[in-house]
Amino acid sequence: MNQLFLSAEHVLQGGYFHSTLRKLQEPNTSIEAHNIMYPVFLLEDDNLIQPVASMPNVCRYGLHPLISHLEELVDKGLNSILIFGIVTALPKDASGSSADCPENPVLKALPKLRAKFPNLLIACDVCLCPYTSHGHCGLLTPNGAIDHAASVRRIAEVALAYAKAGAQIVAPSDMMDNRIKAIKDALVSCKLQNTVSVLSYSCKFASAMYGPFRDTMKSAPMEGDRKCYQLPPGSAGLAARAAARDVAEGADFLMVKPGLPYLDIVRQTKDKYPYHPLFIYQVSGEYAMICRCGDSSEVQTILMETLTSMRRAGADCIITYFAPLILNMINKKQ
Ligand SMILES: NCc1[nH]cc(CCC(=O)O)c1CC(=O)O
Ligand SMILES: [Zn+2]
Ligand SMILES: [Zn+2]
Repeated sequence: MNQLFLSAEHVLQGGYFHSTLRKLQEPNTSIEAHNIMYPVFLLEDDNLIQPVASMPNVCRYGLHPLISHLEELVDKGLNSILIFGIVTALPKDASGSSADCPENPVLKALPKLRAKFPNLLIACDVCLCPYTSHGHCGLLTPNGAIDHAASVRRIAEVALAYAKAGAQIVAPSDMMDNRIKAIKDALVSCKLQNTVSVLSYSCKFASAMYGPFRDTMKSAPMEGDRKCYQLPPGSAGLAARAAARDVAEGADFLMVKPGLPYLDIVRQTKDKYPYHPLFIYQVSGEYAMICRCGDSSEVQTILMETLTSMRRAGADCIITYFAPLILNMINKKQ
C-alpha cells in the first residue's frame, strides 16, 4: 500500500505561513533600539579620528568627532553607549593612575556628553588594563601575581570617579573577585547608589576573540595572559558561581562575554536570574568574523540571525559594534 497518511495534529506549518504568525512564534526576540548598546573608543586628542584596522567601519574618536558621530546615531534612535578610554600621551604605570587622573579622556568627556545628549544612557567600562604598564586588569604583587585586595580597592576608586563625573552605569570588566560589593559600597558612601547602576561583566571568559580590541586599546598584557582571572571557556560551573556571587553583591545587570560561542551560558544565567536584565557582548573578534561573511546584504542577514539567537537564548541587551548598521536596518524596516 502506497497511501500517505496525513496526521492533522503533527502539522506545524499551519502555524507560520504568514509573516505576522511568524512574529508570534518568535516571542522576545525582536531587536529594538533599547536592546542595543554601542561600545565607543575615546581618544585623548579631542580632534582626532582613527580607523581601527582590524574592524571595518569602526573608529577611535576624540571628543569632537565622537559627538558628531553620536549626534547622527542618536537621531536614528541610539539609546545607550559604553565608553572605553584609550591613552597614549598619559603615562601608564603599575597602579593605572591615568584611569582616573583629571586628564583622563573619559572623565573629561562625561560631563560634556551628558549635557549634549541628555537622553542617552551612558555606561563606562571600568578596568585597569588600558592604563597599567604591565597591561593586566588588576594590580600585581612584587612577584607578578594579582594583588586581590589592592586591585578591588583601585577598581572601586576608578568606578566611583566615573560615577561622580556622570557615568550612569559603571561596568567593571576586570574580573577581580568581590569588586561588585566594593563598587556598590563606594557608590553608597557618596549617595550615588540610586542614580548609578552596576553592570557586572559577570561571566567573562578568557577568549581568543578579544584580539582586535586589544590591538585597538593597546591593552594586551606585557607578560602572561588573563587565565587567572577571566573564566576558562569550558566552565559553565564557574560562570554560574560568578553570576551568583555578583547577584549577591548587588549587581544590577549581568553579562556574558563573548556572545555567540557562549549562548548556553546566556540561557543558564537567564534561567537562574530572570529578574536581572542580562547583557551579552558581541566582541571584536565576532564583529570581524561576521564582517567577512559576504556582501553587505549577506552580512546584514547573518547579523540579524545572530542577534535573534542571542535574544532567544535570553539576552535582553546586546553590546555590539554593529549598532550603527542595526539602527539603519531597524529604521528601514518600519
Ligand atoms: N578589560 C578588558 C576588556 N574590556 C573589553 C574587552 C573585549 C571587548 C572586545 O573584544 O570587543 C576586554 C577583553 C580583554 O582584553 O581581556
Ligand atoms: Zn582589563
Ligand atoms: Zn575592559
